[in-house]
Amino acid sequence: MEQRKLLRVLAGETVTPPPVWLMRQAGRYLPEYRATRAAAGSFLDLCYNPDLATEVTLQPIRRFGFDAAILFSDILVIPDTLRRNVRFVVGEGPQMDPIAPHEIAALDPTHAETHLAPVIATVARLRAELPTETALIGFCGAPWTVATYMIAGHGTPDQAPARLFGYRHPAEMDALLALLAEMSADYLIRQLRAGADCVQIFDSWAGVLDELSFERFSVGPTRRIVERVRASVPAARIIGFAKGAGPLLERYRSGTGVDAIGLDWSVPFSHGAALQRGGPVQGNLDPLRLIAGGRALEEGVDAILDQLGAGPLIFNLGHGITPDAPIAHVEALLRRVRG
Ligand SMILES: Cc1c2[nH]c(c1CCC(=O)O)Cc1[nH]c(c(CCC(=O)O)c1C)Cc1[nH]c(c(CCC(=O)O)c1C)Cc1[nH]c(c(C)c1CCC(=O)O)C2
Repeated sequence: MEQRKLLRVLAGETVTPPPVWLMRQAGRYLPEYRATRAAAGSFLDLCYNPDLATEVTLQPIRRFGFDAAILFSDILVIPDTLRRNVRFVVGEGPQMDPIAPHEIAALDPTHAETHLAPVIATVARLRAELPTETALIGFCGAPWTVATYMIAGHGTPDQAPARLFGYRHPAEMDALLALLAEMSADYLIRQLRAGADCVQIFDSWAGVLDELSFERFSVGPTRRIVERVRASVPAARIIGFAKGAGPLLERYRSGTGVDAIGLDWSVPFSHGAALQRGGPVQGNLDPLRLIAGGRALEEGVDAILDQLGAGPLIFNLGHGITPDAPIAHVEALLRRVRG
């Protein structure tokens, strides 16, 4: 029998208690991460250093025994491969050179193979070093979410620059998303071949799109990734996380063909349970309940287990863990989920 609980759930099985991992589980809330990060130099140096990236991926597994490890990297390594001058400014988040419509045709993906080789080496190292029962998750950003950063040159509250770009320059937007979809699929295929057990596609900014744009900019390019990955790795298991897409999630699943749907905390349980009748779901604790701890944490965990625990569920937060999450609260979450 498959030992990795997360893979059993992705195959459609209900596992009790459910497997649990946390988005962004390797990160600044851990003192050991902060120490490795300080020794690494820049954030991207850490992503491209197989020794250190392996170390920070394993840190939360050693400390908490999560059921899955997620490769330590970032969705913005793809624009970095495209030489967009990506940098992570402490306290300000990611920055890069904003791309203009006329520059898109000249983007050159040919550096990807060599540029991303250290990340693929990290995947192979991780699969060799992880406990047998721990699943290894690879990932990429969805083309739309990666494009929002490439167009604005930094994070914005509502991704207005990328939305306007899509309305004013639809052909260039389609070309950019098609390139990102192709590069992302190739990147996921390499991760799967190097030892990732499954992959997650992060569409963190899906929720700012209207229905027409969601179909064109989120669903279509994600479907191209799924098709291309499955053409090379037919057994690939894929989790799609379209944050904020609530009422469109059924459409997202049927339109993209992902195996499992990530839920953010705004998705009602009734909707999550309806989605779950068609396949596994992952989520969806508000990360702020983890910061608050106590009753807020317990009732949040219990509600997810009560409402979604009878079907295929991967327990997770509804978005990434934040740097101010207390370690004792992560331990309390795990005790509550595992009973
Ligand atoms: C939008 C996005 C990014 N990166 C990612 C997303 C999608 C998920 C989401 O919505 O949170 C995904 C991501 N980023 C990181 C991982 C590693 C694996 C893990 O989940 O533990 C993963 C899966 C490391 C990281 N990526 C980043 C850090 C913190 C940087 C540091 O340590 O200096 C980490 C651990 C930096 C980053 N990277 C990104 C931003 C906006 C930021 C700045 C915000 C912040 O600082 O939290 C882009």
